[in-house]
Amino acid sequence: MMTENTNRKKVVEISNLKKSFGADLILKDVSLSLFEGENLVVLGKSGTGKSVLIKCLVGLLPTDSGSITVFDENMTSASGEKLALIREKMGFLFQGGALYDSMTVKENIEFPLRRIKKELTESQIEEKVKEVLENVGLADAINKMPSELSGGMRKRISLARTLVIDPKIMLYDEPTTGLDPVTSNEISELIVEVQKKYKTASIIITHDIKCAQKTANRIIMLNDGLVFKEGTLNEFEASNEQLIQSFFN
Ligand SMILES: Nc1ncnc2c1ncn2[C@@H]1O[C@H](COP(=O)(O)OP(=O)(O)OP(=O)(O)O)[C@@H](O)[C@H]1O
Repeated sequence: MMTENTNRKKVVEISNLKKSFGADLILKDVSLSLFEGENLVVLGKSGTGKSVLIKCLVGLLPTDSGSITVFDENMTSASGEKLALIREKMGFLFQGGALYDSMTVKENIEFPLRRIKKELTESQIEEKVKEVLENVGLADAINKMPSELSGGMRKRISLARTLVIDPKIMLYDEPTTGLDPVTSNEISELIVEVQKKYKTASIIITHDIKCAQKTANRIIMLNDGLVFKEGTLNEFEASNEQLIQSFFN
């Protein structure tokens, strides 16, 4: 899949981002853009700072230097209500994807809706919960408890809980890790469906090449705290670089 980005709006722009923990310089100088409607896959060896990058992007970790803008708002200087408003436009599916174990699926999905979309009536809430469950293919699970669900189903419900507030940007941190190949493939397909239905721009962090092949419009590989390569799936697959080949072969 090719994407022509020249005329597309940037929804995220990260410039010269630097992040260290004590003496450990994890992100040395990372710049990247995310364009509206695209799926950007971020690849890289374990420990290269992919999760740190996403956490800096959503303001969960402070940066050392560089700038991050989301919908033209500067994340690194925003605080309080402004930061909260920008964050509401971003949905995260973290590795654990933790659901509240003592709540039903319905209650789990209602939770962010009641907190963020306070203007909705009870019947609108009910409608939204049903709609999002249908969109992740789990309408029948509405009254189940998380303990009754498989790993793949939990992932889908976590995604539903994120999508219910209509994020403009989705951040997936290793969405297929820990799932069997069939379920992983279903989650990758779901990511593509979400892109189409919700018109989201997404960053997908993964080392699952099949997930990258299925979802990516564009790929960025991080290595040693820097962007090692940026390009399309075809360009990555045709690359002679040993590091890239080690991922794709
Ligand atoms: N809060 C923290 N405090 C100190 N070091 C941290 C912290 N968070 C991450 N690190 C370090 O930053 C480095 C990058 O971690 P990160 O989780 O971003 O890697 P990753 O590329 O996402 O790896 P993986 O693919 O295994 O998830 C690691 O060496 C990690 O130990």
